[in-house]
Amino acid sequence: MSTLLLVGGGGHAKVVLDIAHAAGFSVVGFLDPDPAAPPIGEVRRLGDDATAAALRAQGLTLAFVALGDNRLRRKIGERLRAEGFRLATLVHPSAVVSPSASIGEGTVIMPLAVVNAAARIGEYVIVNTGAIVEHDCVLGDGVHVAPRSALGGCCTLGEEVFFGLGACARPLSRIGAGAIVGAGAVVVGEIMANIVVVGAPARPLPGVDSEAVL
Ligand SMILES: CC(=O)SCCNC(=O)CCNC(=O)[C@H](O)C(C)(C)COP(=O)(O)OP(=O)(O)OC[C@H]1O[C@@H](n2cnc3c(N)ncnc32)[C@H](O)[C@@H]1OP(=O)(O)O
Repeated sequence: MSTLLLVGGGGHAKVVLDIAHAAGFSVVGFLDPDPAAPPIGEVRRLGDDATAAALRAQGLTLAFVALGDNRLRRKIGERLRAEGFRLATLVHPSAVVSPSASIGEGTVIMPLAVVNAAARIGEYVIVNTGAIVEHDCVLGDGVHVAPRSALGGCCTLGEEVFFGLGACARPLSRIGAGAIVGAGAVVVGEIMANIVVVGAPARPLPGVDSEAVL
């Protein structure tokens, strides 16, 4: 059984912990900046980010960043790699992943998600509960596709796109890096980078940019 260090002690980390256990990992503990962060089940806080180096020196080699913030997840993951950690790839046993799909390190595929043929999922991606990523989609590093969202075939999502709850995208849609697609939106065609879109068809939310929402 591989032993895993989690980074993050919030709601997303609780779900990731369940997935890690279901996928056969033993979780040694989690890191969180809040000294008062309560245990998650049996799993306790071991310290903050600075503790990672000491744990690496003690022989721990495998970590996973369980943070919902797309940018922070990548940033902390890269720091852990620089300290010598490898990052796990977590796939819940109930997820359906095509043998021809590829999934990067630091990525989690949550319960009941589907990743279909030839999809390419980058690093630090969250394919959340029940999301559907159809054939030939390409998801850049740090993307989050939220629960019950659906991407039709051959969609491309740039780095750190946030694709909201229940949103969907027509096949061949392209969404620029850093864009936020609101819950329930229907993407048709092309969405520019770093904007927030909502509705069906998805249109920019006036006066709101993605930096302001994050
Ligand atoms: C396990 C998990 O939970 S994973 C997390 C999943 N989370 C999500 O999917 C959340 C997705 N986020 C959203 O949909 C957000 O509402 C955003 C990013 C689109 C906009 O956020 P904010 O800028 O904070 O919007 P705010 O709540 O201030 O609303 C601004 C306006 O947009 C409207 N609006 C907000 N979200 C949506 C939406 N998804 N669809 C349509 N209209 C919307 C609001 O009604 C409001 O309209 P008004 O000005 O006429 O009153």
